[in-house]
Amino acid sequence: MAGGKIKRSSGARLQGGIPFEKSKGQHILKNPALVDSIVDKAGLKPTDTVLEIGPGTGNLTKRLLEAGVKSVVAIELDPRMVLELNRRFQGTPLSSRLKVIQGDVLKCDLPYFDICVANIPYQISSPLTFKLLSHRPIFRCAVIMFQHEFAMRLVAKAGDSLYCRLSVNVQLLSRVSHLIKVGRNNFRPPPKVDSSVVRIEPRKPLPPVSFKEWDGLVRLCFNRKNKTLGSIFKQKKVLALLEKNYKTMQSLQLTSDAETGNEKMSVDDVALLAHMVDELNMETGEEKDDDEMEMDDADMVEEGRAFFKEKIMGILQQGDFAEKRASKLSQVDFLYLLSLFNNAGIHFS
Ligand SMILES: C[S@@+](CC[C@H](N)C(=O)[O-])C[C@H]1O[C@@H](n2cnc3c(N)ncnc32)[C@H](O)[C@@H]1O
Repeated sequence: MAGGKIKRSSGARLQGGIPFEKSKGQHILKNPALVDSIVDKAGLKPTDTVLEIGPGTGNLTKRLLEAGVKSVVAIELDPRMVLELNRRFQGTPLSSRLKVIQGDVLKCDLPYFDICVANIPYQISSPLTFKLLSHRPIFRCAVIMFQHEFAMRLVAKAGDSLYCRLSVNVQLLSRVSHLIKVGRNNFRPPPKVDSSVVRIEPRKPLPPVSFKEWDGLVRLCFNRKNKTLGSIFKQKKVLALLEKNYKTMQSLQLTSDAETGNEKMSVDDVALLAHMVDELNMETGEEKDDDEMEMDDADMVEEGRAFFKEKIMGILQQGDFAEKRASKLSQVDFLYLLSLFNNAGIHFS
């Protein structure tokens, strides 16, 4: 879970008197009943290799091992926590099934795992989520504690106020469900925000869509999520970008995968997710408001441009999208819209 805004508390110290570090999001789970219910909800199997991110002093780690899983691989950034963990488990029967890796989970290669169970530092929520979703082989599920608002963005559906690009992208790749709302007093030291435990189950197989294309479309639509698509796609900047992509495709005489029915999400495509996370990380759902004016026909000096604009508007009307807004479009709507564009040779990447 995240730490961002708490101050060091004089009561929040490791065994050796070392203070917890807010920059590392160190908030230890202190309620054993909550730890038990997180482990219960994970639905662990005896054959499972569990990935734990940020084990801290090992309160969750211990329960995971006691649940009888095959092994727990725990990745912890702070060497002081690694020492604390080793001290706690050394010489116990649990230690043979525990492997601790010291390092930054965002920078290291993830080991094989069946399931991820973690109470993470909030500041890595977005990059970690996409790192997990781009990991191969695909794992069974992840049960993760996030900051409550981030969790609500993950599970938000079309029409919800927190529905945003993060919701759409994560839900394209996985099924996300809210499991438990967790009050701040379950942690030592307590953070300033509430938390939520969420289950993320990667979709198998992944939807047959190019993620680059998908994100290109979704990004455009959510830039101004409460504007109609008709108005978004009339913007000069947007039309110019799409026309450029269109011409490039035409001049290269490329046949789009969509047209041949071969459009699908590749491993490379999904790996791109890991690189787009910063933009999503602090997404607030607020609309950008530049002064871009809509392109009206008078501005269309070239006949070709007017034709292109009509082509785009025709596609929107074909799917009855012109008057709709991104904030109200479901996954299926976005997939349909993307297929309409791609089939007409319009690309977003
Ligand atoms: C919220 S605490 C959770 C501790 C423990 N899992 C618990 O629930 O009591 C987050 C832990 O993640 C560690 N951490 C922070 N950033 C990390 C990173 N980038 N990679 C791995 N661990 C990290 C912190 O040092 C801390 O131990």
